Amino acid sequence: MTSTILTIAMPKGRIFEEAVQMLRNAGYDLPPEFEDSRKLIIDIEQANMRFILAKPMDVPTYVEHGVADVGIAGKDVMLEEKRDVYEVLDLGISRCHLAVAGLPGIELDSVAPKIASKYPNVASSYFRSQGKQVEIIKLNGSIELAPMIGLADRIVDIVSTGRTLKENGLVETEKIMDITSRFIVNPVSYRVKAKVIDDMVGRLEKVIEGKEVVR
Ligand SMILES: Nc1ncnc2c1ncn2[C@@H]1O[C@H](COP(=O)(O)OP(=O)(O)OP(=O)(O)O)[C@@H](O)[C@H]1O
Ligand SMILES: O=P(O)(O)OC[C@H]1O[C@H](OP(=O)(O)OP(=O)(O)O)[C@H](O)[C@@H]1O
Repeated sequence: MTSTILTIAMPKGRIFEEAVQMLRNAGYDLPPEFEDSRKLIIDIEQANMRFILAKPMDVPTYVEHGVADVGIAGKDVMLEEKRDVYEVLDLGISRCHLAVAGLPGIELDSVAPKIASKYPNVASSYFRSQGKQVEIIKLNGSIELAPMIGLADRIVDIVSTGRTLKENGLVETEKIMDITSRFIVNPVSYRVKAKVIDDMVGRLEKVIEGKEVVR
């Protein structure tokens, strides 16, 4: 009998280590080399698992297309990408928040203020919900630069410690929402591989609740 292989899309970058630790706590025996490898596909044959290591923003795309059965993605990415996947668990890791920020003492008084962000969809729906018309400028990083050099009136970005804002002389003007990482599942995989995915969800739930998991 062949066993079911589960493909997991993991975000490279700052979520990765916490996500790997969470899976280990859930009873999955991931080797120490896991963190040091430059491989983008890692097979853990004895556990019937295949990991694909993706850019954080791309994880929901792999899961939506079914090339990964499950994945781990920040809520910020889920809101921005709006992919057709099930968001099954709030893992509670990589906590941060999304906020609007800008130079201190500058009011948003122009007709269509410019908002720079790596999250154009999130930024646009947030300002729409506030009844404000804005012009969104999409950037790919170093977002805090935008108000400092006059590219934008405000930014919409992730804040964690607040250090990047502070060291660049910016202040948070509005909090949009708290962000944590989510466990996501492809809807077809959830039917076809229900047993193995339910088992993983159950184990992760126990870790979230602080209970011990035995393999
Ligand atoms: N400063 C932060 N502190 C905590 N979590 C963060 C922080 N910045 C981002 N995150 C969370 O971690 C996820 C991935 O962040 P990371 O910086 O690794 O990726 P990225 O910025 O998309 O990648 P890259 O820098 O390669 O473009 C984000 O989607 C968010 O959920
Ligand atoms: O509140 P802090 O703890 O300072 O963290 C917030 C910073 O972290 C993220 O940037 P990242 O390091 O991912 O760099 P980039 O988006 O500019 O590439 C985010 O875009 C902020 O710039």
